[in-house]
Amino acid sequence: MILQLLKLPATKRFARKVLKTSFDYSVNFFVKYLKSELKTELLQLERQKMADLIEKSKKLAAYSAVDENLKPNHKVIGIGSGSTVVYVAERVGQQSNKSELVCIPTGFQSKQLIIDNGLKLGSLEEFASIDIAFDGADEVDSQLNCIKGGGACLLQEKLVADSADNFIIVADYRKNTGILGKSWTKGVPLEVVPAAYNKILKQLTELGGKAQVRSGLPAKAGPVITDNGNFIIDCDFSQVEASKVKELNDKIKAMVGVVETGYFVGMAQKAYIGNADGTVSTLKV
Ligand SMILES: O=C[C@H](O)[C@H](O)[C@H](O)COP(=O)(O)O
Repeated sequence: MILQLLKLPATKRFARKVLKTSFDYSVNFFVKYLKSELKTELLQLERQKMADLIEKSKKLAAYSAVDENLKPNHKVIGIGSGSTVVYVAERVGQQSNKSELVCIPTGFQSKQLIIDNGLKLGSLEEFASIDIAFDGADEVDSQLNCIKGGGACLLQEKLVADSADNFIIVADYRKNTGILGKSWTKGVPLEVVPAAYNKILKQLTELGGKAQVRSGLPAKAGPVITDNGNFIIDCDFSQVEASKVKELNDKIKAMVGVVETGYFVGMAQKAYIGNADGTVSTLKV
């Protein structure tokens, strides 16, 4: 009976249909899988390309800044913090007179960069003035005011910048927005005395900012502690016109317990911006 059923043309037609449907289904599934894999790989390639571009522009900016500004009479050099300054330290470490140079760091990372590049480490206690200092920035406006402190190093960075006869910013094209708070939307970093954080949060809110203590998560439960044992508060004031940055900075500085702000107002003489097309723009005030 079963054998007779199997021999029926209708049964054969049915079997052929089942086979074809499952074949079509498998092919469809395979094509969809390939498409999604391809999309993921293209996205990864695109991201990698973008990361390479940013890295190249950082290096370009840093090398140009050192090549054009470090003079033979510059013996005491400030080395800032962050990922762009890595290339500054590298370039300074390639100078033929490097044994005559003393480098002043702006924090722990910066100290390591100086040591790793075979440069001599100095301190502000030994050298009250610095011939030239190079540092990165989180954002730069049309007057070369900057937001700094994304890596929580702003206090020592400002000490070094303030002691330098020449202060040069190095950054990639994403930082050059013309107005502070445009692309750096996390807020201006403020270094505050731990005991004062709650009072300062209240004062910043009254000033119109959205402030919060920077968390150390996921690496550390609790707040980020700076190299100087303080807290960082990030306060978003939205976009601040270049002409208004000083006034806002003065108001924040007047709050007792604020050690320093990440607004670097009128400190930089030049900014070297590495562009995506492989060129470097030099901004001057
Ligand atoms: O505290 C960190 C410093 O202000 C850095 O210079 C700033 O965050 C820029 O860093 P990067 O060169 O990694 O963008």
